[in-house]
Amino acid sequence: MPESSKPPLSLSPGQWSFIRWNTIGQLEALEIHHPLFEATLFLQGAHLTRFIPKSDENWLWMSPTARFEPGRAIRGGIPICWPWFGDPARNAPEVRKRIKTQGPHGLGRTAVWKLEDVCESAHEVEISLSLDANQDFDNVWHGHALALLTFNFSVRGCQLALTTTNLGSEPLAFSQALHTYLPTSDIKGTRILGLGFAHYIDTLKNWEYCTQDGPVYFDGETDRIYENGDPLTVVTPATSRKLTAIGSDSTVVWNPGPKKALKLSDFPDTAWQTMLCVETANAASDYRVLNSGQSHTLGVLIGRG
Ligand SMILES: O=P(O)(O)OC[C@H]1O[C@@H](O)[C@H](O)[C@@H](O)[C@@H]1O
Repeated sequence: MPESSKPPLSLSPGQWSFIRWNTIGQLEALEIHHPLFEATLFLQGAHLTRFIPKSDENWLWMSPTARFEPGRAIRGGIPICWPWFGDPARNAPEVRKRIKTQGPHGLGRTAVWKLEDVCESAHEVEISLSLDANQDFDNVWHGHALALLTFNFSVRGCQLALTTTNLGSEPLAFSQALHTYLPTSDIKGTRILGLGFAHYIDTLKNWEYCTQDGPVYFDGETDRIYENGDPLTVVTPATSRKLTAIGSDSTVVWNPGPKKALKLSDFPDTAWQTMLCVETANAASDYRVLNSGQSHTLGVLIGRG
């Protein structure tokens, strides 16, 4: 192989101390076994399904009935919704006009991302994946954008930074979310701090505008887009996690409740009692517009609360 076409040294598994390839179901994943933490990251969807600090449990909720198949969204972990969030029809006209499918949550959730870089040390592991959304995706979306997603794992927690660059010649409007599933031992004993007084869209009340009064509690199906990107604390009966966002002025809070749970794919009927989603987003009116060549980074650090 000529020197110039060799993959960078950092991408050669022989050079890795803490990372190995694995096939889970029908999908390829990177398994990280570091002395301080473990993690599992799928190339399909750039989907993180496990982050386990030493002597701890998975910080991410994973459906026990999740399936790992090409083209199928993985239920749990952190799906990447990009370059649109949610139902295309509920996006701003500028975002919507590029979408050619009715499928929710964007093409990035099931596309196979490319491994770009790996960096390991005694303290942390950093892995970058990219997705070039070009004419190959023309059947679902019109545009040309590059997504570069960097995961950083350390004792502080795990951090995701998703940078979108507009490679097209026209302005690019897009929405997105880092759709984090968190576990809880009891959804009714779970609350989110940091959204008091925030305005939100209640998608279950015909997208009515409401104002949050105190912590967010869960009492049945919940599906809201908060106009707020401030740091949040998610308190469950056993854990406390802090989510610190960058580049975000919107947060989606979701729990399907008992009825919607019955309709969800790869989701046990009673699983709504033991999970919640807190999604770091650029959703609803917080969609972003990039001129040609411009970039935007959306990120979240999930740490101890
Ligand atoms: O079933 P999906 O496509 O993974 O979506 C799950 C949920 O994702 C949330 O982000 C949305 O706010 C919900 O409306 C949606 O039901």
